[in-house]
Amino acid sequence: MSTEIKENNTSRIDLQLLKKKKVNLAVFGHGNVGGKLLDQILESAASISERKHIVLNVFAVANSGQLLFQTDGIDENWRNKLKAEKAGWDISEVIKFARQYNLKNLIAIDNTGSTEFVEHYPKLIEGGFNLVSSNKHPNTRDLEFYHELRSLLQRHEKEFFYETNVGAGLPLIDTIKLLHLSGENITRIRGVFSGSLSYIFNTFSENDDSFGNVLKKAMNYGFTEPDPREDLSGNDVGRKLLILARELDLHHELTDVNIENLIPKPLRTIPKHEFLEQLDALDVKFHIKKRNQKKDHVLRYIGDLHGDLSEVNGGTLDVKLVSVPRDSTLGQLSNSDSLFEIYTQNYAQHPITIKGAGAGGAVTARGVLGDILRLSDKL
Ligand SMILES: NC(=O)C1=CN([C@@H]2O[C@H](COP(=O)(O)OP(=O)(O)OC[C@H]3O[C@@H](n4cnc5c(N)ncnc54)[C@H](OP(=O)(O)O)[C@@H]3O)[C@@H](O)[C@H]2O)C=CC1
Ligand SMILES: N[C@@H](CC=O)C(=O)O
Repeated sequence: MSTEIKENNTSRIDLQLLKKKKVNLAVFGHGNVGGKLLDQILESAASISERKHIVLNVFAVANSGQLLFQTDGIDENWRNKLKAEKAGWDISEVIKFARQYNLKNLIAIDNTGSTEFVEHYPKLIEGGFNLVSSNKHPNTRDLEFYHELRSLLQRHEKEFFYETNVGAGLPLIDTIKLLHLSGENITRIRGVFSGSLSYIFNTFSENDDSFGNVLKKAMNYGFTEPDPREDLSGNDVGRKLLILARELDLHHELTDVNIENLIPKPLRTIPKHEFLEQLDALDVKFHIKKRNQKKDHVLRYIGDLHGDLSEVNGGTLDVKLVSVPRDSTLGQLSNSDSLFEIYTQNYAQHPITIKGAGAGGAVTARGVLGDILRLSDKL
């Protein structure tokens, strides 16, 4: 993957390589999303280089304990090489390495679900990095941090892309940004924002499997957050709703979101493994909810941003479980599909609708790769 200028035995320089742009990537987190992203980069590198004249060079990969540097880019054996690295690393090592090897066109990619990792963002920006993130935490901390991050990016002329924060690989944030930028008044955004909860309620509503079993399947498919209670508590949907609200320049905090938490209180703070041993409590609760619905109704967990969205402090943010007719738009959802209805002044009766897989490692990784390439075009 190197763009080094190699001379052949007649001392001719490869001009094709000279024409290409080398983009240097540091990838943080290689779990479900990050691991698939690295696979996709390795698989697509040659065709991206050919089609777009961009050479993606992953010079660093890290998890919470180890860090691997490969000046000329990782190869298929990166997992074993990373495992062999010493325990413990610091973000300043990555910045120093990039400086030492004079690496340009830097992008740090956050595929962690970590609140702590967000603390590194200012240092990375100051160290010359642009940012791409599937992690929703940087955009859902307090408003002061949100605005400071954006002014820091502006001061250092750096970019921050996070399309996968809402709707995984679906082109949602971009669409909202474009509508808002063009002056089209968005009056409401409503839908099923969570791929995992979509799968869970679509499946649970249609068959006799217990709620706990369906939840375990959603985890195995890689739809849930690392701790599925982040989904079941409504926090993940709450974050997505807040991210969209902030895209519309609304000044809300996570505490402003009215969230219906689906987890019984005693299961909310116990260790994850204990929670997973006590899913019977959820089985009973949701069996009763399913049975108590009107005929031909199904359960759906929705997000709804509505009210007066023209004032910075306006709008109501609701996250809740509802029972809807099976033949309605929401009732017809299947698999892990998310659905977003965007109502605007010109799409008042028939909203713009974006629908498709709302969770999963591969679709999310593809969205992250899309962000990397769009950002690369700007470098
Ligand atoms: N799954 C999905 O469908 C979607 C997920 N996302 C987001 O993608 C992100 C990743 O999710 P997913 O891949 O499922 O999570 P995983 O738990 O599978 O992977 C998380 C990775 O991040 C690493 N990590 C955690 N903390 C740190 C840290 N402080 N520094 C460096 N690395 C760290 C972990 O390393 P270690 O194992 O050492 O802890 C692991 O490699 C989350 O923010 C999630 O919300 C967004 C859209 C869709
Ligand atoms: N856990 C999330 C994954 C994507 O953000 C979801 O289920 O939607």
